[in-house]
Amino acid sequence: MNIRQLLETRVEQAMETAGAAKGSPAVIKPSGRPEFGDYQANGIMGAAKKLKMNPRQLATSVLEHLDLDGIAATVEIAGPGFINIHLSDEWLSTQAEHTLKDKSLNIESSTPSQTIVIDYSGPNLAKEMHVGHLRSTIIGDVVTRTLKFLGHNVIPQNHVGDWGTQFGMLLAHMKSLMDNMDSNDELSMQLADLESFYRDAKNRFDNEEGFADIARDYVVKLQSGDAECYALWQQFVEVSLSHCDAVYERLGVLLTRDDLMPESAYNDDLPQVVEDLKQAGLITENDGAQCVFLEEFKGRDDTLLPAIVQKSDGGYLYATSDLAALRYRHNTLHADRMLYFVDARQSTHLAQVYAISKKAGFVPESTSLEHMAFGTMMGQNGKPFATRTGGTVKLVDLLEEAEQRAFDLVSEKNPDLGEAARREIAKLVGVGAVKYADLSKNRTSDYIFNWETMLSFEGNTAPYLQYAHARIRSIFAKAGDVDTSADIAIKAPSEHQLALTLMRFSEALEIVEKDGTPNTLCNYLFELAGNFMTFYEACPILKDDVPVEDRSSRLQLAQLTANTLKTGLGLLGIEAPERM
Ligand SMILES: NC(=[NH2+])NCCC[C@H](N)C(=O)O
Repeated sequence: MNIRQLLETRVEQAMETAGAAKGSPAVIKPSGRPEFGDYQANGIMGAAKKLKMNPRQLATSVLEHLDLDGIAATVEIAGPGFINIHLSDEWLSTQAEHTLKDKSLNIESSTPSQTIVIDYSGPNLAKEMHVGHLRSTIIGDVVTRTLKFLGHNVIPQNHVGDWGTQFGMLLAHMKSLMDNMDSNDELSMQLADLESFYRDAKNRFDNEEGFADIARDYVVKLQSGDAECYALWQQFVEVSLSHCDAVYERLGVLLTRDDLMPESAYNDDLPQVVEDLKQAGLITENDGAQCVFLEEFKGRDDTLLPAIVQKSDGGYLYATSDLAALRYRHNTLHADRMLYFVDARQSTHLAQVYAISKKAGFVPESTSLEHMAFGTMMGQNGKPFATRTGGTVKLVDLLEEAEQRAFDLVSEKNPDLGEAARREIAKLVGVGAVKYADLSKNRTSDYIFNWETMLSFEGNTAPYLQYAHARIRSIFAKAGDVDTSADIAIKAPSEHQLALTLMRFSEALEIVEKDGTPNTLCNYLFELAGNFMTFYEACPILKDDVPVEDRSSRLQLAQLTANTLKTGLGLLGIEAPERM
């Protein structure tokens, strides 16, 4: 049980004994200011209202029954009926000691352990991976790592777009190039830059006489399983996937080929999906297309918004594969929760497929379907992030630049380190900075990409946290022999605050688990690093005049801080170098 949960249990017991309705929530929150204690219970007012009782009177009665012996130093009533709880130094010391010794960081596995499908990354293979997929990939990665860490059975699903009409155009272009080539190398060269390959194909599609017909013919052939066409498609997809692999590797995310569950995988199931929707009475034909109209989806003019599942030419759509995927994730993967890390602009699409899948009984009511939406990454000009000419920024180039900038920075800070070591550190700092800049923002809002702030050693950035960690490690490098079984004895307010924050790691993870918000973890780590800096200033460790017990105790707190920072950064998919 973390501290919040422990206080919640105790306060709720007391509330019940004091006469509050069973199940009245204690609403335990960390206090905003130290003078209000470490935590406050805000639930008394609500419970009193239900009882038609004076809240301060109820609070007084709750205090009489509240058993926090040995846990809290003082507990008091404040304002209209808040209860402020000041934890005792001794108790915090013991908690911190346990946490260090059992290496748990005070984290317990969540109960019950759930099966959680996480749909993230999902690039379209027809094109180069772009920044929108960066967001999905890294945010999804953090939530995957965190849920695994908390003991859930996590099943990543990389729903890549490898199917659809664009492939007709690409394959037609590819085939005609191959027919005019002497070797396969030339083709590989063309495919090395998927962005321009796509542009060339599109150009021919729009302008070249007869090309569009060939392209359409390829779509039909592909969908009917024509062997030659299929082989061509496979070759294209393989090249595109290897580009993704390179990006994943560079980003240091967990995704592998095993997590691929592309749109094409659902192809054979699509006719059945439409058939089952018909059986469920959900299909309406509209202009020859098979559509589902649901009451809750209305357009601007109040007309119902269709979800099209089959076009008039018989082709299936994005929504159809998503419905098939939902069913698969329930029937075969047995998901309790399905989390979709997908651009906010697809929220209507997802809301529609969620609603349809429940109405059609593809997924039971009890399965939680959650769109973890994210906003757009913007350039300095306030428009969606792009190259100067308005093109897509290749992720590989972006990461390359990050590394170079980090290298300059590390060299400036640490000129004595050998070049190889600086390169190594720059890699971790560069990619860490790009990831952290994104992860630390509230995922639902748009944000502006800015090299200077993300690579700064001050403020809520990856380099700051990595540096804080390296700095603690350097204390240990200088400290010599350390008594790893020493007692922790909290005395100073800054020690109290640091220990308290250390014990609150699991509270931050609890929120990531529920809401899929990596920024909660970022903010927590930032606060922790800040608390450490304050502590280190007020409570020196290595100075000569520090008594031995104080030195040992403080080293233990430093150790716990380093462990927590490293683990936290690890959950963010960011490495913490030993020195910087
Ligand atoms: N199940 C899903 N629809 N996942 C999201 C896939 C993202 C899609 N390929 C895109 O680039 O927009």
